[in-house]
Amino acid sequence: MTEPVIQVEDVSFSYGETLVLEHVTLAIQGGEFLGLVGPNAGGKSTLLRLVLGLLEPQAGRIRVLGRAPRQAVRHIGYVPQYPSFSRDFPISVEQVVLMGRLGIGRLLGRYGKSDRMAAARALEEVEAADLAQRSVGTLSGGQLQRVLLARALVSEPAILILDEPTANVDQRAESDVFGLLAELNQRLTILLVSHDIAFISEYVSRVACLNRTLTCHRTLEIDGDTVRHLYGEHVRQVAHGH
Ligand SMILES: Nc1ncnc2c1ncn2[C@@H]1O[C@H](COP(=O)(O)OP(=O)(O)OP(=O)(O)O)[C@@H](O)[C@H]1O
Repeated sequence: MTEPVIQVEDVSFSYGETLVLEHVTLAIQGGEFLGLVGPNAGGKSTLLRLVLGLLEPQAGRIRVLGRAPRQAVRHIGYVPQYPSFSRDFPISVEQVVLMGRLGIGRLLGRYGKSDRMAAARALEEVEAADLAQRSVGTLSGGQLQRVLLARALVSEPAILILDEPTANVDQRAESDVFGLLAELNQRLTILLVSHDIAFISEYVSRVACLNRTLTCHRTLEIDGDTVRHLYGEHVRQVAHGH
């Protein structure tokens, strides 16, 4: 078997006294679309921050594309849970997308023709080319999500990491974004955090359940017991056709 694209080996992490991840092991192969689910405060965002090299594990090891996470970060496109700029700030969609080129060594405001072409391609890919000159403050939740996806794609990454990408959008926009991700998965490895295990099971190839410790399930194995074990009895059960 080839080396995993993301390899988390026996990783433990605490914020001070609070143990958040305990002996977590996870290998994501090239071309996988992995859903990471779990209850609030289960450690999902923390695991993403470790994979992005923003935090260091106290125990265990993480490799991304065979390297330390910080050395691989330019090959990762990241869509955060909340945009890292104020929606009131008068900035155009094109400028937001161009910010994704900063990760590959560009200076803010010094973008060349190749950067602008990459931004146009990325917007085209998420079917948002017509929004390029709009102010981000005027976008709907679903449109903003596409623009953030374009910002993640503009550096031409090998891996796409998304933290609850559809938390603030309606169901139709959510399905559209997942349709796009399924297409992007033909060339990118995707790691996606979600609360909604039933919804994402329709799209992802494998689900990793994180509640301080981690358990993996093939999508076909997910049933009511899996969900109850992870979230307790008080969850809304959503039927899905597996
Ligand atoms: N910077 C921090 N300092 C101290 N504790 C933190 C910090 N960030 C997160 N935590 C704590 O670590 C635990 C895990 O948080 P994390 O954000 O990783 O969970 P999550 O699974 O992403 O949650 P959610 O689904 O609510 O976004 C929580 O108890 C949280 O309060």
